Amino acid sequence: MIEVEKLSKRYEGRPVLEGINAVFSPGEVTALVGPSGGGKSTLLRCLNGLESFDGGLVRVGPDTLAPGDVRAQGEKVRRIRRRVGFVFQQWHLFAHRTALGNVTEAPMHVKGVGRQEANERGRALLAKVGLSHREDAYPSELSGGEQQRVAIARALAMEPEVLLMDEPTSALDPERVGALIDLLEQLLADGLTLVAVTHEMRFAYELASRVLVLHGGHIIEEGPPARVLANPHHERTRAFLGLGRVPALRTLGA
Ligand SMILES: Nc1ncnc2c1ncn2[C@@H]1O[C@H](COP(=O)(O)OP(=O)(O)OP(=O)(O)O)[C@@H](O)[C@H]1O
Repeated sequence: MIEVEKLSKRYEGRPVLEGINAVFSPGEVTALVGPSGGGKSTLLRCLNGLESFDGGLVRVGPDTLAPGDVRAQGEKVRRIRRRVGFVFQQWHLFAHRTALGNVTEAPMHVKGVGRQEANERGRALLAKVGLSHREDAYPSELSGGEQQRVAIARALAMEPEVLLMDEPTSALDPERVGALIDLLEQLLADGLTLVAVTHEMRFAYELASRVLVLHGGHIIEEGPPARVLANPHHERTRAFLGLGRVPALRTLGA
């Protein structure tokens, strides 16, 4: 479970997150959506101690991060990063390690797991993401979708309670978006908590149990995807989703 209380963050004196309160419960899938610059990626990075903040708290299980803790980089931050996995938008795989090497690196070097055990678990994870046949391939030999699946297996290798994903669909064609949704659905059956920043409404609609809309550093709306995406209450959410603009498009096409 992650709890965020009155979280605020400024860049160069400019507020980018203001008084954010949110709870991410076990097994829940949250899609963070909203217009560009609204603070989605910044909030995501605050949830596992990748980003420092100026006010409020982030509670991850028994550990509480306060302003200044992230800069200090203490043991608490390291514990939180182990509990909360992160899949970056560009995956950031180690170019000189195979798919299996990428997946076993952190358990061996951060958790001190022995090579044989790390390899066994790594192979099981690569099987889970459908990549058993590619375990000896290097990232440059893998497709974008395959690299992403290695990045997901690598994050899962640390056995996180929560997985954070920044724009998981941005580099995928529509067919691969469907495959990613299927894969995550399988992984979620194991009880993982997922928080994803996304611009892909299909992803939010099909996978999320709830949608949070961020605008100007505030959560302006939240609720189940079927309600928020089909019948948003906030005018800014309606504008972001392009609702009410269809007649104008029809005129253009006529
Ligand atoms: N390192 C940084 N230094 C200064 N300003 C930053 C930095 N990172 C982000 N910002 C600013 O903070 C605000 C929030 O950015 P953030 O990336 O969290 O938004 P976002 O909602 O994820 O946007 P997008 O959908 O475009 O990725 C933006 O105005 C952005 O310009």
